[in-house]
Amino acid sequence: MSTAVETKEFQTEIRQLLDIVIHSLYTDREIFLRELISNAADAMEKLRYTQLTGPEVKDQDAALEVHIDTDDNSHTLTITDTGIGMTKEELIGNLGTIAHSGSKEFIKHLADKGDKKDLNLIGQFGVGFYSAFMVAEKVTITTRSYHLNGETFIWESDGVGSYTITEGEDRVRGTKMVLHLKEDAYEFAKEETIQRVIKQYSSFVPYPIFVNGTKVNTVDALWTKNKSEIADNDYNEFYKFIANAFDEPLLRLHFSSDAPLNINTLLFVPKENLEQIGFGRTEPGVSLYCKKVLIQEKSPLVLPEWLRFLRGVIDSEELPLNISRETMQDSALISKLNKVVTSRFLKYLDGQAKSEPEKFKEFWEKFNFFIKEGAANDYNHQKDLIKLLRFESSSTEAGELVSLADYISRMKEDQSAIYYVNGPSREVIESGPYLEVFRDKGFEVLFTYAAIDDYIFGSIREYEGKKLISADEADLNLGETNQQERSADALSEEDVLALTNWLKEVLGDKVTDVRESKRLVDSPAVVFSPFGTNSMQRMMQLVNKDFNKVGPSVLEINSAHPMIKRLDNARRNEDAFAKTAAEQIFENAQIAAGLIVDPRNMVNRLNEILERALG
Ligand SMILES: Nc1ncnc2c1ncn2[C@@H]1O[C@H](COP(=O)(O)OP(=O)(O)OP(=O)(O)O)[C@@H](O)[C@H]1O
Repeated sequence: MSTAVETKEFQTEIRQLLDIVIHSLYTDREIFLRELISNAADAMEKLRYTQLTGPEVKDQDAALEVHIDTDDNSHTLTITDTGIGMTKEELIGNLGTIAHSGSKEFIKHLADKGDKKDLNLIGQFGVGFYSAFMVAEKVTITTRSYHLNGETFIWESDGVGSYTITEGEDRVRGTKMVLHLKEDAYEFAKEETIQRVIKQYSSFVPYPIFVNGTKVNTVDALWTKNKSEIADNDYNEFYKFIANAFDEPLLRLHFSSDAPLNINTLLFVPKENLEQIGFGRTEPGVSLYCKKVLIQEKSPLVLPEWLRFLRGVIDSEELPLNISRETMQDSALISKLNKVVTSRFLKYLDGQAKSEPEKFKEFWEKFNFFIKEGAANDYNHQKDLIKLLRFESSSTEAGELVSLADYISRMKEDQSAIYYVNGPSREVIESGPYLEVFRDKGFEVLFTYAAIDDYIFGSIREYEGKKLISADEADLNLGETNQQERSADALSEEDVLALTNWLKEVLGDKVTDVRESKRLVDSPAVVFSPFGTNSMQRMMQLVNKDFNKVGPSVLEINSAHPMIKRLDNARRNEDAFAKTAAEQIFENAQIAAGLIVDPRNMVNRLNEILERALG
């Protein structure tokens, strides 16, 4: 056995994280114990699963227990587990680097924020093992992996820039962590402190915990208990434990059923959506159990991907204990579980929307993207998901939301379809030309601010027998009576024909058609996409980076608008400026449609217009 000491540098992001942990995190620092106990429990869950399904493990009979020992004289705290342990490669990979790119970005973002760090967010994110350095000036880890022919390694660091790895004497399977406490954290070498902290944070660990050799009482699997026996506080503490959270959950669903499957489920919606805050893609957070035995931690299969924001537990007696991850993928039982729990959760959300609208609104504001992702892709649940969609509309105040059902309930008698329009914000939509005709007819229009909304509407096409129609569709037909009458002071039909023909010539391949509008009231002109809707065209511009020129549009002009009438005059007088004005009117309409136009041409043209206006 070589006893050579290898010194290794922490990855940059880990150094940044450690710097934050050591210098900025003071509140609730006792949570480090929860993090370490939870890691120990995870390691034992993994061992138990390996025992059930995998190869023979070292020390087959070693009991799965967490031992915590305090030493008030040497000011150390030791946490020992009999879990899977770590190989040398795992030590380096798990405790020296961060693989998840979202976490990397998040840490960088925090490190850049100087003193303005949102410490609550760090808590949400979970600093895991590194939280040990909130209280320890040095951490020594001795670990022996479960592989029969594995070795023992000792990892040591003061959490500053580097760590060492040395080979150690063979020992029992699992991991022992010794925390050499900082002077201001000596209290954690006292048994009473540890007892109190365990009681507060780790009552739900599914393994026995011993403090200085005496077993501490822990609570049995909460999800199998009767709802009436569980206090709110128990639920909240359980949530904090499984989700590594500091705060309480936003919503909770606890249900048991016997048919069609025997299921005990406890699901939580967190208070924050980390994806929304910019912390990469959320990993699934619901674990799969069979009679309280963990089958798959944070299972990616037991719920659809769009429910990845949920935290919790699904326990079903019907699952075979030794189901392997490969067979799980094809298991009819897993897909049935998935379907049943998803439907139940959606029903719960729909109920919440009715019984606690304010809370539902908070949920919607933070998590709507997940619901939309489901509505766009998950045909099994699309119908129920669409019920949950909420929008602002031309009939609501800013921030007030309506469902499709609300919309239908107040549709006008002569209205046959549901109308929506996409735009970056309420202000832009309201000041644009597309609402004019609807305002005139008193038809409500839903405002969709996300491209995915239009994608969903485009894919479902109708709701409750009513067609969903984008208000910026070129061939919008609001019925005979809904067309604008030609106004008395509009250009004559001959002039309109001459003007539109001239515009086609001037604008060339930028337009596929120019015609008189039957829907404009206040705006001089409006554009439509010949391919569907402007929002589709906008998306094409965003997705296709080379698509930096706007594709052709259909231009409609308001023949009663003073600006259009003056344009016609200028055209007839063969004023050279008419061409410049026509191009600008066209691009103004494209901008109102949210399309990106070439700014260089626009600036030159505007300068020309200004020069003329200023004389
Ligand atoms: N006691 C342990 N036994 C075996 N492996 C461990 C132990 N503690 C930590 N590890 C390994 O180190 C990794 C990193 O731990 P860390 O606590 O930083 O993050 P995590 O547990 O994966 O995530 P989080 O704490 O955010 O849930 C773990 O995923 C695990 O593989």
